[in-house]
Amino acid sequence: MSSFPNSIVALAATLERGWQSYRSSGEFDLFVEFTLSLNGLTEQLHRQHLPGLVRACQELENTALTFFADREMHPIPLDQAVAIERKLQIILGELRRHETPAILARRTLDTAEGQIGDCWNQPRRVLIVSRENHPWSASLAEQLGFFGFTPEEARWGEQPANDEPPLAITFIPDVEGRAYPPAAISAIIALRTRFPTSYFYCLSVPSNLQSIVLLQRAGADACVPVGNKVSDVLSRILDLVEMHEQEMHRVLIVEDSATAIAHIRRSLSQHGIDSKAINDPRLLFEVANEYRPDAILMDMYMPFCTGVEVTSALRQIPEYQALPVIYLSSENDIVQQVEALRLGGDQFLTKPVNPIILASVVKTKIERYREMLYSGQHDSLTGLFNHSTSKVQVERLLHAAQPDGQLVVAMIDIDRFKTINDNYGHPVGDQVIRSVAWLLRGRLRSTDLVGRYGGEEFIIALPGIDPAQAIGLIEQIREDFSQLPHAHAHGTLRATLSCGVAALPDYLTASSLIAAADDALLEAKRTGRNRVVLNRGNPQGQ
Ligand SMILES: Nc1nc2c(ncn2[C@@H]2O[C@H](COP(=O)(O)OP(=O)(O)OP(=O)(O)O)[C@@H](O)[C@H]2O)c(=O)[nH]1
Repeated sequence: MSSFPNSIVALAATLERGWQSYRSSGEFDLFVEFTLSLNGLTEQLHRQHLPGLVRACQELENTALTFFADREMHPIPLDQAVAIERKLQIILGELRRHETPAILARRTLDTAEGQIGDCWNQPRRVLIVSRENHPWSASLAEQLGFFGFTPEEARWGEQPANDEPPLAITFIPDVEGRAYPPAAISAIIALRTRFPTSYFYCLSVPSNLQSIVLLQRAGADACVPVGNKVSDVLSRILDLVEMHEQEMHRVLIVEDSATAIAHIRRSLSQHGIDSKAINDPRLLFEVANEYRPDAILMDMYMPFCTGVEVTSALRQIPEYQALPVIYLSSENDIVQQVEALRLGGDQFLTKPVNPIILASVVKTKIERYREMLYSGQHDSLTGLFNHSTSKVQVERLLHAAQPDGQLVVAMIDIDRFKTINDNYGHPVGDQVIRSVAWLLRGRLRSTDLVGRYGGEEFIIALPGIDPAQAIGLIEQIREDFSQLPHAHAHGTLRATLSCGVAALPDYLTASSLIAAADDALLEAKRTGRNRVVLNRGNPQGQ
């Protein structure tokens, strides 16, 4: 089973073919095509949160761009072609390896009922390099283990036996706050050569330019300053695997010329952007409703009405008020352009548009738009869905599961949380809240809902499993959470959580599922806390 969307597999194949075509002909245009495919692949990998592969692709892109300036440089000299080929093969090799579920994977969980299928993915390895018995190393390894990673410890200069690249490698220097010694730099270089796609964190780096530049040259991706705690590093590693559903960018093209449509769609697809085109603006609302674009490319002059009129009409509909609209026109008149922007457009591009400029404008607009949507739907402390979006997501999962499917909804609440705040302060309380979020995110599938429902209350919804399987899974999370040490100024504290569960078909609506899970949560609190309670209610009850 492939972990990658088909678009990545297809882009990788196009990239390889593109390079072979260039090698056999030496034509500049084929080299440009190859670089464009590479850029598209980088974007896709970025969306999949694979920073190591993104890094390798960007390096290759930079090398390729040095041959962009002049047609006369082609075919490029043999030694340069061999160097590009070597980098390309590393990337393609990594992509092939990741076609089997590994790096995107999550922890495999066994329940009382046995293993819950393919989606519960495999562990993600993190290598920790330090001197023997460094206290941070053991503490980081322990925390990583709790959050579903597989930590491995290694000494400086030691090469791990396993050839699989780890997701991340963290380096803990022997002396905090000093420049890394030459032997450490050499060890980092050796690991970077062996694992070009892993993400490298160097801890306790002094904030001086020379130290940071040396580490970056050796292959560090992130230099974590002196004074940062193990929990900060952990949060960065978790960010690496955070998987917001990174869907492909979707662009709707409103354009009456078939040639222009073909040209634009080709440019967009080379950059990994999905598109749909309509040649009659009167179809816009219907198609936008169904396709849910992230941006619209709007021709200025069409037979039925102008692009400006269509955009003004679109802006009347609340859900499209912020949707980016980019005008395409051969119009050079500045006054017209300013007027078009005033009436609701976001950008004006003059035809024929350079494909690289087009893709980069589209991507920038879409990223901003998605960031805006993201911050409206997510909680800033944990990155989970917020209260209102969680409710919408339960509705969505319920809709997908009905009429005969399975769906389990659970409400989770940290026990006696007020005492944690009172005894250790709000920042420690916040960290405990984040730990629950991380644990849930690390243990559940990307298809499950994980949301922050209130202060220290969370909601999860698990499609396709029955209550017994869900309870097995949540019991494991509850048990692991109770063992998790949370750091405070004078040591560590332990906390527990309680959980209420309700499921289809005992409850048939989103609100009744949530209310029933909430009642079960209260029952769990009443009956001693640190428990999971299932609400079977009245069968078929509402
Ligand atoms: N640190 C922190 N505290 C929060 C946040 N949101 C809510 N709280 C606190 O969470 C506490 C919730 O306390 P209670 O509802 O009394 O419940 P509890 O102490 O967890 O007790 P039980 O639920 O009965 O086990 C309150 O003190 C809130 O101030 C937050 O974002 N950060």
